[in-house]
Amino acid sequence: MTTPKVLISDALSEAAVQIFKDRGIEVDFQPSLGKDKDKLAEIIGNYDGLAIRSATKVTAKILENATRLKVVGRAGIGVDNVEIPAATSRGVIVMNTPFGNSITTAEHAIAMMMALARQIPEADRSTQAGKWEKNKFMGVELTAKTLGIIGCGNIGSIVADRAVGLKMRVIAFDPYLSDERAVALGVHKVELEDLLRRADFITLHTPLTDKTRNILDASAIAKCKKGVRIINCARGGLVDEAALAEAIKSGHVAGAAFDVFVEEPATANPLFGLPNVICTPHLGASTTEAQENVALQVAEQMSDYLLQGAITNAVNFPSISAEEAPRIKPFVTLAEKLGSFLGQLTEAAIKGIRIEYEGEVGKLNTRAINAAAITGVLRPFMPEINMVNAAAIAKEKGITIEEVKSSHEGDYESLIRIVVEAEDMARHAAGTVLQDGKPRMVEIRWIDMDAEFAPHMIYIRNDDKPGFIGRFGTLLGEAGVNVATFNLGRDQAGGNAICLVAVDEAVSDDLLRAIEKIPHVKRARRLKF
Ligand SMILES: NC(=O)C1=CN([C@@H]2O[C@H](COP(=O)(O)OP(=O)(O)OC[C@H]3O[C@@H](n4cnc5c(N)ncnc54)[C@H](O)[C@@H]3O)[C@@H](O)[C@H]2O)C=CC1
Ligand SMILES: O=C(O)CCC(=O)C(=O)O
Repeated sequence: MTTPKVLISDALSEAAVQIFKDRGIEVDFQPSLGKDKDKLAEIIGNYDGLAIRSATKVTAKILENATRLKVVGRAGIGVDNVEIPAATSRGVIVMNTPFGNSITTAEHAIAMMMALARQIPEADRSTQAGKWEKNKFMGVELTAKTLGIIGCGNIGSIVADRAVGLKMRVIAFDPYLSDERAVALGVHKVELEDLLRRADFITLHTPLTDKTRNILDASAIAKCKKGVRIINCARGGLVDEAALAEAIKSGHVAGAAFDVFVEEPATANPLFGLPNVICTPHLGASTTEAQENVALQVAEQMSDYLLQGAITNAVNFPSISAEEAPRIKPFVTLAEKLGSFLGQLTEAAIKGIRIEYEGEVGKLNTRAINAAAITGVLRPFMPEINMVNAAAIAKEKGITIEEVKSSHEGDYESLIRIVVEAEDMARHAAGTVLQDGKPRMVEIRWIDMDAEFAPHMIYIRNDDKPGFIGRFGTLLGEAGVNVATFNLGRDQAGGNAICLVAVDEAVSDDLLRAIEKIPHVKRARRLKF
C-alpha cells in the first residue's frame, strides 16, 4: 500500500498534523488554502484525504479534480460546506466530529445571551470611551425568564442544561425530542407557535435544512413576545436577517446576538450597526479545547479509514469499527466479485438484489458487505457506482434490496449467496472466504464449484456430454490463450454443467463465438474482475 497523503486546507489545530504523522500518513498543512478555490482545485488530485473546517468549500467542481480522494474530514459539526451528493457519487466518504465542539458552542450561546441581557459589548465601548453612562445600560435578569430552544440536539441540550442551572424556564421545540429526554433535561416540549409566544429569549440550534431555513421569518418574529431577544449560534439562514432588522428597529425585538450569517464571511449585513445587536465572526467552536478535540478526532477518524477501512461518523456511509474492518474486508471483496459475476451475466433489467448470509459472516456488520454486493451487480450497467452511493442508486432505480441472514451451518463456516432478480430470470451464485483470506466462488445456479476469481475468466454453461473439454482446450490453444485455472461443476452426470476458466488475457469476441459453437455449449461469456 502506498503511503496515503492528506491535505489540511483550513486552520485546524496542529495536533491533527502530529496525529497524521504518528500514524504514518504524509500530511500537507496549508491552513489558508481553503480560501483559494483555484489553487485547491489545482492540487487536490494529489491527496487521499482532505481535512477541513468551514472555510474550505468542497464543491462538485473541486471534487471533479479529486481523482485520488477517499475521505473528507470536517473538524466540526456542520458539513454544509461540502457538496455531499457530489462526494457520495464519487465514492468519497464525508465524516464530521459531531461532539467535539458542542460544549464550546453551547457556552458561546450562553455567553451571547448574557451579553445581550446586560448589553455588555456596548457598555464596554462606552466605558472605554470615557463616557460612564451608568443609566443608559439597564439590563434584564435571566432568572425565571423563559428560554425557548429551537433544536434540542447535542448543543441545544447543553444550552438547556446550563440555562436550567441559571434558573431559567426552558422550553424547546424539536420534533425529534422525545418526552423522556425532555423530562431528563428539565425542559418543556412545546410547539413552535407556543415557543414564539412564550419565550423571553430564543436560541437556535438546528442544522440549516429546507425545513429550518427562515424558521424565524417575518411572520414568526411577529408572533414573538414583544421584547424578545434572539440568539443564533447555529447557522446563518435560520433567521430572516432583514425581517429581524426591521423588528429590532420597530422595538418589537429587544436585541439579537448572532455568530452565524447568511453570507460568510459577513462584511455587510442588515443587522450590523443596530442597537443591542451583538455579532461574532462564527466563533462558536473557537476555543482551544474544542479545536484540539475536533482536530484530534478528525485526524484519528481519517487515519483509521485510510489505513484500516474503519468508518466513524460518516454522513454518507454506515460506520465500521477498526476491530470490524479487517474481518469485514475479505467479505466485502467477495461480495463485490460475486455481485460482479452476476451483473456481468445479466442483460435484462434488474428488479431486485437479495443478499443471503449463512453462518459466521451473518454476525458481522453487513451493511458495507451489502453495499459491495450492490456495487458489484450494478457496475456493469453503471460504471460510476461505488460502495458509498450504491444503496442510494439502487433506491433511485427502484431496485429492491433484501438482506437475509440464517444461522444454517452448511459446508462452510461463512457463505454469502447473491440472488439477482432480473426481468428474464433470477441468477444466483455463492461464495466464501477460506483461511487464506481469498474469496472463492463455491456455487453457481445451485451447482457446486470451487473457483478463485482471476482478472480474466471465461464462463461456460453446457450439457455434461463427452468431448467438450477437448474441443474447448484445442480452441484456446489455437488462439494462443494460456489457461491459469480450470474449474468444472455439474448438477448430475449428463446434466447441466458449468465451466469457469481463468486465462492470462481477455479472450476475443471471435474466440467466444467459436466456443459457443462447440456442440452442447449453451452460453459462453467473457468475465473481468
Ligand atoms: N457556531 C458554530 O461555530 C457552530 C455551529 N454549529 C451548528 O449547530 C447546529 C446544531 O448542532 P448539534 O446540536 O450538534 O446538532 P444535532 O443534530 O445534535 O441537533 C440538531 C437538532 O435540531 C433538531 N431539528 C432538526 N430539524 C428541526 C426543525 N425543523 N425544527 C426543530 N428542530 C429541528 C434535530 O432534531 C436535532 O435534535 C448545527 O447546525 C451545527 O452546524 C455547531 C458547532 C459550532
Ligand atoms: O470550524 C468552525 O470554526 C465552525 C464550527 C461549526 O460551525 C460547526 O462545527 O458546525
